[in-house]
Amino acid sequence: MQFTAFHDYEKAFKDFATTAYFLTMAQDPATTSVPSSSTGNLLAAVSAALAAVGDKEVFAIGGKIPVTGDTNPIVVRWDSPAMPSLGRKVTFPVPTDEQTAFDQLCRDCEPAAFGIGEKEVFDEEYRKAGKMDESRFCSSFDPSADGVVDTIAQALLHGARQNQIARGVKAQLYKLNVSSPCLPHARFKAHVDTPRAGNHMGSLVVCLPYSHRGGELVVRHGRRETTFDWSGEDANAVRWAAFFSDCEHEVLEVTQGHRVTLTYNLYSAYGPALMGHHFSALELETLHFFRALQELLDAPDIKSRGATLGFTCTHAYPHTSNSSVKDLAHCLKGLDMVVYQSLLALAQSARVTAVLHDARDEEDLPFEYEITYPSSDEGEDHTMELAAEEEAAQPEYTSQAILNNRTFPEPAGPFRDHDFYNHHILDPRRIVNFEVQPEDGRMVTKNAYVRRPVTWLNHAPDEQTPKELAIAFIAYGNDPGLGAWYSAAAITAEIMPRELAQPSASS
Ligand SMILES: O=C(O)CCC(=O)C(=O)O
Ligand SMILES: [Fe+2]
Repeated sequence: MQFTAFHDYEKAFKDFATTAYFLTMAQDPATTSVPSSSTGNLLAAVSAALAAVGDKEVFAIGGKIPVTGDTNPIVVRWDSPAMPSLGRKVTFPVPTDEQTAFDQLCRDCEPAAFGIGEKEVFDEEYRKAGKMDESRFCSSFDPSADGVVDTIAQALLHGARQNQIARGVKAQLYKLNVSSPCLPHARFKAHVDTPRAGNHMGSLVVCLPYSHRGGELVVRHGRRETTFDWSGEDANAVRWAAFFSDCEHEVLEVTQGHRVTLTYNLYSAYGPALMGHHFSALELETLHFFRALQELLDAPDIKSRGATLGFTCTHAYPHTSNSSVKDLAHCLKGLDMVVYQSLLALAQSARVTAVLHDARDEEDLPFEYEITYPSSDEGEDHTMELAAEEEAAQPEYTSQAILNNRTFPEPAGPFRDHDFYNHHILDPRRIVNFEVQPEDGRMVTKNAYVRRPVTWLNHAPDEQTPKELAIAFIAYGNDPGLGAWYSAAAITAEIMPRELAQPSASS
């Protein structure tokens, strides 16, 4: 492509996003064709079904786990009033010689009650089923072992937008229900489960293998409805369903056989991918590098001069947008997470941020770096100037452009470099954010990336470090060109010079 004038270049740059979109579409002929009206209706139905309702993208999910009587039967043990001093036991799938024990289990269930306000009420119209409280029985079924709890966390909890801190799920056994036409209590009318605690997020129903007809579990959210029909299933599978606690649900009449379910209360909990501030279970002192890091931070030189410590992340993370960098600390993995935790503990400050991979162009960049340490109360900045020669005399330093305040620049168009003498490269120091001063509404420009000397705990971002495109720019002059800066995710911690150091909040 030839560019005859600068504005051609700029236009091509602006069209880039749209072009990329069409290129993607063109790879798949199905997506480029114009839908016929009936396909259009079908597409509208899919789009409507995929749209989030309220704060939920998914409200109920379910699955099937194979079980066999030979290899992994489920054992239920319970206290029977008929034999107070002896525990009883039955296995699922129920073998012929345990049928009597199963019948006893059904007889030992109490009529199910439901809550009105603070009271438990027995109303046959509302709930017709037998139940046994968790204090009277236990079961060998473990929802965590078969991936059910992880699936609930990943597909159900992550599909709710209100809860950004909890990413894990805890399932607590609640009761056993038996529904059968031969029991006086055979159905659960539509209801919403009583919330058990502030973090009670939903219910898990596990249907044990026992043949039955009817007994569909219908779960509703808004005007949506999902039916879990476990009737007539072969006896070699456990079926399960999980749904949010604000979902209305009912169990339709069981017309044949016995429908036996275990119900669990689901609680949201801290979990993987959102644990940045919840590592209390970890004893940092046991980490193999902790002592060495502690000694470094205690070194007189670091204490007196202060330092920006850097650790180039060893895993790849999405880190080039404001939305992704915000919660990045919670998503760290492996060494990255434990280094972050150690810096939080030892330096009382650590953040995950973006660092431009610009060290290779060092000689092109202006030589003088400002290190700005915000003072904690007056809001006034203390600035230290470090000349390039002085920095060069510090072998552990590499100067690096670090994302300032975790706010990415949002250019309305491409950045243009107007520096006539240095047109082939955009100086990262000229990449700015525009901010409105809250006091007087004045518009001020703030450097998006601050260039400062970094003491790298491992190494500065290098060729092996995963990177993302951070900034694209047009450099023009005799020979216009597109340039780009790439960035890497890094953990940084600020150690204040001794005279400025005071306890500060971690970030
Ligand atoms: O057993 C079931 O399928 C659901 C039972 C239920 O909704 C309840 O116990 O609250
Ligand atoms: Fe329920």
